[in-house]
Amino acid sequence: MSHILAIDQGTTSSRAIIFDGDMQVVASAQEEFEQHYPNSGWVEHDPSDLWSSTAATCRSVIEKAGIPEGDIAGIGITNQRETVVVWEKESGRAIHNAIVWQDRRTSDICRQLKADGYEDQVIEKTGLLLDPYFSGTKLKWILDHVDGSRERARRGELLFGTVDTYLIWRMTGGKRHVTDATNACRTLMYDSFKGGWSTTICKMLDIPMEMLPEVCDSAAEFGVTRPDLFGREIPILGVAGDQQAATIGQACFKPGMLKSTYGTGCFALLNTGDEPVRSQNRLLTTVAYQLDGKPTYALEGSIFIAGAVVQWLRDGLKIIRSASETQGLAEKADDTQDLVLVPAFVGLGAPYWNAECRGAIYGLTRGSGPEEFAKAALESVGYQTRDLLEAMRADWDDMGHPETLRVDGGMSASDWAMQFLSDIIGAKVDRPEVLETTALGAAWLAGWRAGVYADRDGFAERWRLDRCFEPGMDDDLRAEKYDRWKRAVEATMSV
Ligand SMILES: Nc1ncnc2c1ncn2[C@@H]1O[C@H](COP(=O)(O)OP(=O)(O)O)[C@@H](O)[C@H]1O
Ligand SMILES: O=P(O)(O)OC[C@H](O)CO
Repeated sequence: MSHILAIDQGTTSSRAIIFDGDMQVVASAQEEFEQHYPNSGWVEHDPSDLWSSTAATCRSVIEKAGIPEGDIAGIGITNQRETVVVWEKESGRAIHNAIVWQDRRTSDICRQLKADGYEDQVIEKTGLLLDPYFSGTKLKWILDHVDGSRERARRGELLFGTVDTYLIWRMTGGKRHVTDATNACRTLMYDSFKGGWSTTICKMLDIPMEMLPEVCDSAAEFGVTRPDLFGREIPILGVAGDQQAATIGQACFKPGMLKSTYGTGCFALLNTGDEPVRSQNRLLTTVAYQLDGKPTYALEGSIFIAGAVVQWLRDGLKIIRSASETQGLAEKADDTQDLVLVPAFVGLGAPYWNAECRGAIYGLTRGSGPEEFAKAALESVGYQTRDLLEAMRADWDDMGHPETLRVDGGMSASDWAMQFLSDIIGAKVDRPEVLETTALGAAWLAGWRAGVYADRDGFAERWRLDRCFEPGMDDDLRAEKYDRWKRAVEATMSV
């Protein structure tokens, strides 16, 4: 039994990957599912789609791999974080669509809680901020809007979960209602510093604590799959939110190690070790992983628009047909123009947390065309990352100037974007051979727990570089460009 099945339940698709005993990918399967936008700023998923796409990709990857089910030692689950599901304990039926992390419907609730003076308490207990991004106010919204649900939850008839919890409930046939610390710490209801659900915050949001799952380590016994699902019981042994799983997959196990994942959004996590660092610069303090009962902390910067700006060039402006065309366009851009694009399509995330402002572009001339737009779009991702690193450095003296940033995610395939990133942060950018870092992180958790994979050090030794981008930009030009970006952001937030 040397294989591990990793499940990556993401925002737009569910994926399943089988890794062999050497942590090499044997087979993978992926299925997209429908996004629901019932109102402006609202984003929902049908929980049954999350489940059926996950189950289907697991079956498909097991078949593709051509290995007997008996050869899978364990399952690791990683998932889109913060998304909320509420379901009936008895029937398993969800009482509302899942409210997705991107959903902004609870802005008013957050504004009111801030006005009532609750934000300091929230930061103090959770390491997060009062923003609609996190699960707590989304769960409150469901309990406020689905008739009788709060009373039913109090009677123990309804259960809450992030996506990992919901999938485990379905996989174990309703036997386990559990999550791990990396997912719990994104809910706004978990005391990330003491460990355990926060009575104070649950009271503030009027959330019955009966509906909350048990919180485990990231490598633990999360239950076994129903025997009819994959032909036999398989133990679920690893769980982590997708950005924390990528931190593990990138082997960022030492304090000071830093990774940034470029998918739809961008999430940078800096390992700060056993001691949590409290941000003075509106970054998030988060659990990077919890092993043997001991949490390791990270500072996180979350940006909502990274690869999505490239999707906008393709689907909105229609100036490219595929994301990779941005490379050729940016190479041909006129250097004498310096367009600055602030992609605040849904407001700005860290470190600004401005939900109201919207995107802007500066420096347009009659000569500005697709080439300059593509360049500005790729540069915007570099500038936003520099903002996060500046905030991290201000928060944590030990960080100094980062020597290296490890990158992954779909957009890290862009050489042009990664070179600019290195130029503008003035540090090396390392892209690994394996870009499936999220699934790899979940697989390692499960494989380590199963005794199939090496420990942290052994795993870290296996990390392999694909390409290192080194900064080549002149210091004065770097300072001038970044200063222009900061002024563009100021202007965007003041309109
Ligand atoms: N060669 C490329 N150049 C620039 N952007 C890219 C490239 N390839 C993919 N992307 C961007 O990366 C994103 C997809 O990355 P992925 O990690 O699959 O995202 P997610 O997990 O959020 O769905 C898309 O937004 C796409 O625009
Ligand atoms: O599903 P992804 O890769 O877009 O990641 C979403 C994050 O977990 C949101 O916090």
